[in-house]
Amino acid sequence: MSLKLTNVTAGYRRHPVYRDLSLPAIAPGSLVAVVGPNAVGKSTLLKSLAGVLPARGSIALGGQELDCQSPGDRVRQIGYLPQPLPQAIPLVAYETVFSACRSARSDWNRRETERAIEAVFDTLGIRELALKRLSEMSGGQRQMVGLAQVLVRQTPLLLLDEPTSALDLHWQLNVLNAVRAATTDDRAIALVASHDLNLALRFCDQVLVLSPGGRAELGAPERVLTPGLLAATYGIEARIERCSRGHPIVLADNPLSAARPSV
Ligand SMILES: Nc1ncnc2c1ncn2[C@@H]1O[C@H](COP(=O)(O)OP(=O)(O)OP(=O)(O)O)[C@@H](O)[C@H]1O
Repeated sequence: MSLKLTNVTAGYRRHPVYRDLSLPAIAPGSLVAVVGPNAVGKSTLLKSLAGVLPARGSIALGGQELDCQSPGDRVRQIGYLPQPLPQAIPLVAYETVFSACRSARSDWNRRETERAIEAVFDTLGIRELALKRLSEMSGGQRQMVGLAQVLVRQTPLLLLDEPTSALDLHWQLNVLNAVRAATTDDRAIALVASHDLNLALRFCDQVLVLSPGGRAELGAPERVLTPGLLAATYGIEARIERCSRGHPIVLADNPLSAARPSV
């Protein structure tokens, strides 16, 4: 199912964050990094696609307008991980993942649900957390459980708002591999908001750069993430170089004080 945004406007009362945003269709199987400076609207975009914030315009998944779908259909189509970590409640991880799965996938029987839960705990490498209470977990552990709650539903669209913000490098790689597997094996589309431009260059098929003033550019990371764009969007002097393995990396050298974006 491809994702197509046409003339989408969203924001908050008296404060539209972006207006008439149109993007080329995003193909199934795409992992897309959503990047841009603080307060530019990354979370707002993901919230409006998830349907937790009203939006005007057309958001179509597989040719179907999302706002014409019932809440039940929508929850089967979209897995949304908000930026705040899951609350430290006294339920164990397995229970929270089970109830996230049952609420969205009432079409699965108990055996299918249990199989999906086991698979997601294995893929994320968090089996040992299954019987631990969220109230007794670290922030990073709760972030992994939040991801399990989203990935277990196997939705065709994943909207992940800074899903690795609380994680060390080992768990960041686990998460990115799990999201990559969802896009490659299940042909899902994943939009991942992040401040890590090197993650975008290394792992993503496309990058969506949101810039102050409501501009947006979508394309292959190496084409879009240029020193000129980084200067204009982030107000930094930066280089794109190659590491010893040939992968491109962003090196930020200096803030450009004259071009500093407001937060
Ligand atoms: N609930 C809200 N009510 C009113 N304005 C809001 C609300 N949430 C965010 N905003 C404003 O909307 C704009 C975009 O915020 P958003 O959280 O989408 O940015 P972001 O790009 O995700 O930022 P960050 O990288 O800092 O997380 C900001 O100007 C912010 O102040």
